[in-house]
Amino acid sequence: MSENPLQFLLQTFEKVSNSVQHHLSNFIGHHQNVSAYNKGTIFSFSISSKENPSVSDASPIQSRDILLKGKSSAPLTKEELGRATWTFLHTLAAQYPEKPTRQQKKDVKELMEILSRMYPCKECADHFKEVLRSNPVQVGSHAEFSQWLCHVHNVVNRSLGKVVFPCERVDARWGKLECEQRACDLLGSTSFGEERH
Ligand SMILES: Cc1cc2nc3c(=O)[nH]c(=O)nc-3n(C[C@H](O)[C@H](O)[C@H](O)COP(=O)(O)OP(=O)(O)OC[C@H]3O[C@@H](n4cnc5c(N)ncnc54)[C@H](O)[C@@H]3O)c2cc1C
Repeated sequence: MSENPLQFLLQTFEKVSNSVQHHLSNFIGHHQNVSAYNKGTIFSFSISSKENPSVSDASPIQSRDILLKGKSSAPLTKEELGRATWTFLHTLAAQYPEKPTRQQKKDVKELMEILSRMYPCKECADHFKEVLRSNPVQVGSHAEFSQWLCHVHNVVNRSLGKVVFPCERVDARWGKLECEQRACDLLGSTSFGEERH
């Protein structure tokens, strides 16, 4: 052990840091030059383009960004957000019960209203508000809601010059979420209670 406690602390930190870097570089699976990065950022990685031709030599910051892509907060595109939202909505429709409770009907109507106000793409939200105005939400049953949703998705598709989806195939395209012990079943949710309309 070093006589200077501060020096000992620094040496210990260096050992731990090296060990973490070693394991991290093994975990990432590429040979990398992993070095301590100064001023605020603990690690930087540089991937050698000789060993991985798909990666160009880049600055430490760029390289780190490449490695963290997918886990960083890179902005979504309007298209990615749209696909994720439609996935959510069609999955919700697939799980919407044949005989929804009054609360479930109310919730779905409100959800669509809120979407038309708060969808994080103003142009889309404004458009969806108009779509809702001419196509009031149908929430009487699973069939009603999933067909209505398919229809309004097609209204958006048409406005964007996309192919119209055949709504008779909506149940084949969108299924319920795979979930153990019906834990994802809407009726399994205690918050909806046993109330029927
Ligand atoms: C409420 C809302 C409003 C939007 N408004 C706009 C807008 O005004 N302007 C804009 O640029 N973008 C808008 N978007 C995004 C846009 O609708 C698309 O999501 C985006 O362009 C990506 O399209 P995509 O071709 O990948 O498939 P998406 O339209 O995202 O569809 C995803 C998948 O759903 C399936 N699908 C397609 N049509 C149907 C249907 N009718 N019924 C069931 N399943 C279907 C297909 O398998 C498709 O691959 C909006 C999205 C939402 C959720």
